[in-house]
Amino acid sequence: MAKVLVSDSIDPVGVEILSQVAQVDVKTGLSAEEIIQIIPEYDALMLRSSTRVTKEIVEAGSKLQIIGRAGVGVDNIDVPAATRQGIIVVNSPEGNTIAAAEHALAMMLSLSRHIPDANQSVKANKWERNRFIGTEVYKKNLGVVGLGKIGSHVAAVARSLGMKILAYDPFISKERADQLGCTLVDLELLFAESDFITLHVPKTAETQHLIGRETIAKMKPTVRIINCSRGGIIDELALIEALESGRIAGAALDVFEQEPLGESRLRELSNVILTPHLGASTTEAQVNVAIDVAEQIRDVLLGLPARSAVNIPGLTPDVMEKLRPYLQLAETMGNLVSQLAGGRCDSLNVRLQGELATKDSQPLVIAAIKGLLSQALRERVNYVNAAIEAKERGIRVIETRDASTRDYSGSIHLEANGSMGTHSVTGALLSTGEIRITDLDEFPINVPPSNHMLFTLHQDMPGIIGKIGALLGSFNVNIASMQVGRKIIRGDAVMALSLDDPLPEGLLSEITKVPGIRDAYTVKL
Ligand SMILES: NC(=O)C1=CN([C@@H]2O[C@H](COP(=O)(O)OP(=O)(O)OC[C@H]3O[C@@H](n4cnc5c(N)ncnc54)[C@H](O)[C@@H]3O)[C@@H](O)[C@H]2O)C=CC1
Ligand SMILES: O=C(O)C(=O)COP(=O)(O)O
Repeated sequence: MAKVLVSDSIDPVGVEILSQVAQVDVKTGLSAEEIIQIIPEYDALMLRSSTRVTKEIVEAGSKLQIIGRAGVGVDNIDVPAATRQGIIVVNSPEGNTIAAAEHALAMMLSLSRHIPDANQSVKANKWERNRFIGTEVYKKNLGVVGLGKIGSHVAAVARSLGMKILAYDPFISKERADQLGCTLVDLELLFAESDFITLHVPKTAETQHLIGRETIAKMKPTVRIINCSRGGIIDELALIEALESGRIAGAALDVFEQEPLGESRLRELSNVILTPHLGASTTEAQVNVAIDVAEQIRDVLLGLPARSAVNIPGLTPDVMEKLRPYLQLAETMGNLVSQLAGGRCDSLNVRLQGELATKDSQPLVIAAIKGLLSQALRERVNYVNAAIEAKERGIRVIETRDASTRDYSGSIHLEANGSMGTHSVTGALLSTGEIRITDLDEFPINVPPSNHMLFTLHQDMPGIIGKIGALLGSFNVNIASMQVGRKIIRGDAVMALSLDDPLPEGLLSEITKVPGIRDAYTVKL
């Protein structure tokens, strides 16, 4: 039975789902060393933001198939290391959107009305009505940095509070911003005009210290900053200085450069509200993310695709349904062309034809690469690491799409250049779903792939087919099917034979000695 390690606390519903297919061990609070010790036993790892999945943990996880983040941000996982090792990383892109957005809004209103301090004051038997004069958010400018799922929901609610929304997100169109009732602006303007600024971007090299000394200098002295996205997007030291000097009015932070927050001057500041990374901590969100991620882990352990993988192309069920039969075709063609071209391929041209000439068909390119590398890497190559393995081996992959078709609604043409020269194959599917090799080195043929195959390039002349048949017969090799393809009479031709038995040692060189045979290849599919 498969084993799953759950290393952060998740809703029990997640454990229930995982238990359908695996032994589940919930062990929270482990150190990196402890995880490295036990991870080799596990097929899957499920976590939230407390576990840091380092390269060392990934590399120790020799059986790991999937790492599931029960939440959005995967910045605590070394995704490139997982990808290199062929481990799928999944998250729950929407399960905690509302929770995080509501937390940011709660932070904004708490800041503007001094709720936490006022609460403390009353509990300390005081009645300080004059100390806690607030500001209204009505008609104020809210700067939303990152207009994705959480940012959009924050914007929608804030608009209903009567706020004007200035949004910055270089990946969002003006049309989308208009739809959301937001004014898309550049960062300079957002910093200069906002009364409140709320951050909803992922942590990347570009967003690291997006708010720092220089950017704070551009803000209004009355600005209040809310960060419920990731620690490190704000330079904490610069923020502390600005708060201490009164350069800005306040800040509300749910996330920190170091978590848990260690010793920090932030704790001493009165114009700051701090929460311990609670954005996703609602009952509803925790149920959502636990179900979402546990189901994906369960599916992957059962050999099914994951719906929210961050390191393989995302596919809607509709697209997946259409592509599924073609994935095997692409992989078989990749495997075939790699054996014809020989080892050390330096380029692979993938042409997706007919109904496959759409942008959704990217997984077929990955499948073709997986097939190409399968001879060299065997089960080490999968859909996750195929592209990166090809890149690291210096294989240039060129994709083209051609919507025109000849005989089949969709076909895949591959051309590879390797140590045995440049070779090409085309494959298509019959209406029954069976694979046909329809083209070999530009010669038309029509053969099903089989375990043992023999291909020849020869001169089209009387008697040559009989000679090959006789030679195979003399070595007791049974021919299952045979096809000849040629472009012109008595010109060059190819022969494709499906064999019931592997070619015995030495037979291939005998075949190449037959007069008229220019080249011969054996292939195992
Ligand atoms: N505090 C908490 O407990 C939680 C925090 N989060 C964090 O909130 C953040 C946002 O999450 P979602 O809205 O779900 O993600 P999302 O992917 O839907 O939205 C992120 C947006 O940021 C934009 N973006 C990327 N780089 C940018 C840049 N350099 N400048 C401006 N915009 C940029 C993207 O175009 C996208 O629209 C993530 O960092 C996530 O980890 C999410 C859930 C809970
Ligand atoms: O989903 C996210 O990105 C979060 O930050 C939530 O973190 P958590 O799962 O509550 O540790």
